Amino acid sequence: MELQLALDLVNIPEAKQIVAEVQEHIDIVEIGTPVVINEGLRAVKEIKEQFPSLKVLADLKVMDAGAYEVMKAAEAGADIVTILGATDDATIRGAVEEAKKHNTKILVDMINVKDIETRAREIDALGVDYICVHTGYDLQAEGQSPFEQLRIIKNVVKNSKTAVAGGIKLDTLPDVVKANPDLVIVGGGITGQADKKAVAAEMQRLVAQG
Ligand SMILES: O=C([C@H](O)CO)[C@H](O)[C@H](O)COP(=O)(O)O
Repeated sequence: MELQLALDLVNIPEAKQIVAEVQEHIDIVEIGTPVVINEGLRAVKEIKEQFPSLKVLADLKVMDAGAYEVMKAAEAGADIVTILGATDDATIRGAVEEAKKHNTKILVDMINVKDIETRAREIDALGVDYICVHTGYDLQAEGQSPFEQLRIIKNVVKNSKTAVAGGIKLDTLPDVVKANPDLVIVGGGITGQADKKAVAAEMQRLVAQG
């Protein structure tokens, strides 16, 4: 089980500062969608250059032009690129094909997919590397969480790795670990804490038990 730090509400210098603080306790750094929107793929490039031993995920949430978007993210140094599960199979196939050329991985984000079970089965057959259940900020604010969806994909996904994101904190992490995803994604649960290093270290310890 791996731990991914999601960086969303920061600029590039702030992102570098946080990664420097917690780098020994995480496996993957996510350059979040808001960071890519604000800073461009330069954020992926600069983080990869400064922290070459960490994997970098570009959270592009691609909905169209899968091959092209993956190519650009891979050129910037991304190890993993996100595609939306709600898009069409052609976009996902194009992304998977392009990713193979660059030794890049594809994570499909199931945010706002209505029938998670059916779509997860379909996407699992397309050769993607990860299928991720995800409750976004706006539904987190309405009290929703991704934990039930994680149990659903754990039952149907046979080929891809499973991942979970959306409001995971230190106190909810033990239950997430029990569900045994391959990848746990944490943003505010680390970045919003006063002692980020201590929280990341404790999360790393819990994830290692999974
Ligand atoms: O993908 C995310 C969100 O859509 C904003 O871009 C977050 O990285 C993801 O939800 C993890 O962050 P937390 O919910 O703060 O743990």
